[in-house]
Amino acid sequence: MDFMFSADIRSYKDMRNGELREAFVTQQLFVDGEIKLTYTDVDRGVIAGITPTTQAIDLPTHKELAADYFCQRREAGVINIGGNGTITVDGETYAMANKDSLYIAKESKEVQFTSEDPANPAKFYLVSYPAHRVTKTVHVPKSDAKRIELGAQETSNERTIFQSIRPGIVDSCQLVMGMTELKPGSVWNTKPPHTHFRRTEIYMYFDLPEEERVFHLMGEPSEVRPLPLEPGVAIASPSWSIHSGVGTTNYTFVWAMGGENQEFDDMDHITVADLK
Ligand SMILES: O=C[C@H](O)[C@@H](O)CC(=O)C(=O)O
Ligand SMILES: [Zn+2]
Repeated sequence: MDFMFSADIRSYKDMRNGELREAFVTQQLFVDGEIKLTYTDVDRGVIAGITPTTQAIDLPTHKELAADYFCQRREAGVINIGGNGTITVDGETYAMANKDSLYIAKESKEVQFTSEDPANPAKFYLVSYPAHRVTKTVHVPKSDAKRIELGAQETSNERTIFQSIRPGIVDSCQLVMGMTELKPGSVWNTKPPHTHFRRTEIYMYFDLPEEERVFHLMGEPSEVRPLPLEPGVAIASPSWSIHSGVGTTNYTFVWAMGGENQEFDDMDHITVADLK
């Protein structure tokens, strides 16, 4: 497991891009046959990519979690961004098609990931936060997510939000998670941008060609920094930071939040013209 130590609201302003990446951007999460874990001090999120090929991969615990097993005091959300696969949680197997979600409840002991076809492996993206109560593990097919259409082609931000792990669909402790698909020709996410001091958020961009990038925007609205991100890495946004971005093509991304509340619409809206 990698450990990522974030920068604060004062120090990020003096940091170069490489230093900002070290503080906020994970390693490449999707490597064939491997599980890649990154722990961020931003709300104690654990971010992982799990790409099983010929063999099943288990979710391991780690010394720094001080737990007998990974979910002993944690919940996790998983979205499959690859081919068909399965997740088995304490003997119960869930078929995970592309863009399906699974919420894994606190105190789930054994979690195992497989791919149906090693040549087109499942790619499981996982975000976990500390949890305070035991709820139920729930599979949410893409078609069961709450859909929200936003933006317009004229402003290059036509996109569909899929809220899969949210109150009303899944009873979680702090995790709220889903994904946003941009229409072809649309490149801007989270436009107009916002902050929400009550929650922190993690973005992971995918479904764009290897050689394309999303210029993710972070920082206070008055002091914005762009970071060009490749597919398959995640970026953590502290509570004070905007999290928006513009791609050199369209793309999809998973967003995940943890913090004080679970109200998706509880945001402090700003305008593009407010950015400095
Ligand atoms: O707090 C909510 C999150 O930032 C995202 O869901 C926003 C988003 O996907 C978008 O507008 O494109
Ligand atoms: Zn947000």
